[in-house]
Order: sequence, then C-alpha cells, then structure tokens
Amino acid sequence: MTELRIEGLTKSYGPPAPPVLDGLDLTVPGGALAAVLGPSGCGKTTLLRIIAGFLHADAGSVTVGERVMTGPGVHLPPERRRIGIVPQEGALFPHLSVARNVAFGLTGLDRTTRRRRAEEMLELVGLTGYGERMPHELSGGQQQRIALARALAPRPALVLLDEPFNALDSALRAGVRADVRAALRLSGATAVLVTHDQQEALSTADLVAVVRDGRVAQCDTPQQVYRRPADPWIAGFVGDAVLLPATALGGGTADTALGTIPLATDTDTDTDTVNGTGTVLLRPEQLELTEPTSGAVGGTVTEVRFYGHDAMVTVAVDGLADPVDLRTAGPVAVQPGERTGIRVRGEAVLHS
Ligand SMILES: Nc1ncnc2c1ncn2[C@@H]1O[C@H](COP(=O)(O)OP(=O)(O)OP(=O)(O)O)[C@@H](O)[C@H]1O
Repeated sequence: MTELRIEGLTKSYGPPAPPVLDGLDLTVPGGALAAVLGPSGCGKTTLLRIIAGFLHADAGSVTVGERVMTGPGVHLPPERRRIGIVPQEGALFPHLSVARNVAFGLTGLDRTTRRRRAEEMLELVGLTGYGERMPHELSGGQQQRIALARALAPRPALVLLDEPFNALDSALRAGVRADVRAALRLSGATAVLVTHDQQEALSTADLVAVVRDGRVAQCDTPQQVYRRPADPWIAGFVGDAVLLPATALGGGTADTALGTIPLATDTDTDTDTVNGTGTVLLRPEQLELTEPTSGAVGGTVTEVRFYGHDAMVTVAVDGLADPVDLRTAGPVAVQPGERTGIRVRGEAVLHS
C-alpha cells in the first residue's frame, strides 16, 4: 500500500492573481481514501491536476510511496505516474465495448491476460457479464463503476476521483458511492476524492481534508471533523452548526444562553485553564425540545421544516440574539409560535 505525501504545494495562475494553493500539506496513508472538501474555487481541481501531472506546481512536492512525482526540478509526465483517474462523468470511450474500455490502459500484456484482468475488474465493481455492452447501454451509475474499473485495471499506486458522483441523481448516488468505496477498499489502492459535498465526504472517506485559503485547514476522520472541528468556519462548512457566545467557567464547562454546558475534553484546548469568552459549537441533534417549565431554558418556535427522516425546528431562545436550529427525529409536537423548553445533550466544543 502506497502513501501519498504532499508538502508545501503552491500554485498561482500568474501574478497578480493570489496563489490558489499556498503551501498545502496533506498525507494520505496507504490504502486510505481521503476526501478533499472545500468550497467552489478553493483549488480542489488545481490540486488534483498537479497530483496527476497535468499541471506544474510553483513550489512544493508530491510523493507517492518513495517516488517524487513533483518537486524541485522534478515533474514526471502523467503517463509515468501510475495514477488512475475517475473523471466527473465517466468519460468512457463511446465506440469501445465495456471490456475494451476497462482494458484500455493495459499496455504490454497479451490478449488473454488483458481479458482476464478486465473480467477481474468487472467483478470487482459488481458488473460481471457486462463486458460486451456498449457504454450507452449502461446507466449513469454503471458507467461510473466502469470508469473506476478502468482506472484500477493497471494497478495504479493512487486513484484520483474528481467529483465522480455529480452527474448522478440523488437516489442513485448513495448506492454508487458505497459500491465505489467497496471496490476501492478491495483493490487496496490509495485514493483521493475531490468533492464540495459534505455528506459525500463524511459518508465515503476515511479522512476528510478541508481546504480553505489554499491550505488544508483540518485533516481528520469524518467523525472528528464533524464532532471536533478546528474552528467555527469548519464547523459550519461540514454540517449544521449551533454557535453560541460562551464564557468558560473552568472545570470543563462553559456558561451559555442554553445553560452550563460540559466541554469536550478530547480537544487541543485545555478546558480547565480556558478563561474568558469564546464560541461554543453544538450540532442541532444535540438540542432537545422539553416542556416549557419554569427554570428551563425557554424560547419560541419560529419555524418547523419536515424532512421525513427528521425535522429541523428553529427556536428564538430567550436572551439570545440569533435563533438556534434543533434536529428532532419522529413526529414534531410543536408549531410555530408555541413556547418550548430546550435541553442540551452531550458536550460542546469551545473555540476561543
Ligand atoms: N487555467 C486557469 N487560469 C486562471 N485561473 C484559473 C485556472 N484554473 C482555475 N483558475 C482559478 O483558480 C481558482 C481555483 O480553481 P479550481 O478549479 O482549482 O477550484 P475548485 O475548488 O476545483 O472549484 P469547483 O469546486 O468550482 O470546481 C479559481 O479561482 C479559478 O478561477
């Protein structure tokens, strides 16, 4: 299994434009799938194109295993990098059968070996028996799985996936993601998935690298990025966030408009010694509606949005300038205009 190491990667599309990548560091352990997640225009495609060798970096390095692909005075051409690419919309060759598409990159092998390898790859992506079909006879999801089979066939050290599920409708997307994830895991390839879709990054990847201002602002497991975001911007970018002004009380708690809340202790912040004010982060699913009894934190429901599997309730909390959102499973027992109590479950993250 091959590690990907990116160090100090810098790229500008020429002055006076500011750098798109500005000293970006990222390490992806061998066999892991890392999602590069960031807002539109943050440089995700630029990063992918430099890793693939389609674009020169201004500075920094890209190393796959022991091989420096990009570095000072080094720029291996794309065809010598052993990197497989799954583009946005499959981009299968329309005039070649599925089997020939999959075998396309298998140069220097005899016909029987090529055919066997293509069959293996079709089995890996769950499309055994589809080899004689033409690409237009496949669904969008099947085309993406064939694109992955084609990328994996030459046993690349690294696979790059460029927003590969964008063209699929949402009903199909979750299933294709899971299939692609499973095939990648079986193949053992290290992979980088570029996406601007938070759900996709959190549900598919082993590691999520959030890119902002040309650098990786946080790289961690999906759970850590969601539950312990490094700052309020990341908190809001990877999910719905409730951000509250807070005063640290010492002893691992903070005082907020929603009461005294215990602080997570598995963060870099030493919650015993934090003093002064900051912002605490909670997720909407950590807030619960309660009876509006005296003594409880109270507020007025301003909006209820029902999504089927859950609902989001917006509450104007007494004494708090901005309303808060809370997520509730099951039937929603409140209406806009009603009074409610609010209780916090679990721990919050404090940012100074
Ligand atoms: N060939 C180019 N010449 C000049 N500027 C470019 C070029 N390609 C990209 N840019 C600029 O670099 C920045 C980053 O672009 P890039 O495509 O890498 O972002 P992205 O994160 O992939 O965006 P999206 O999610 O919208 O695809 C953008 O401001 C873009 O306008």
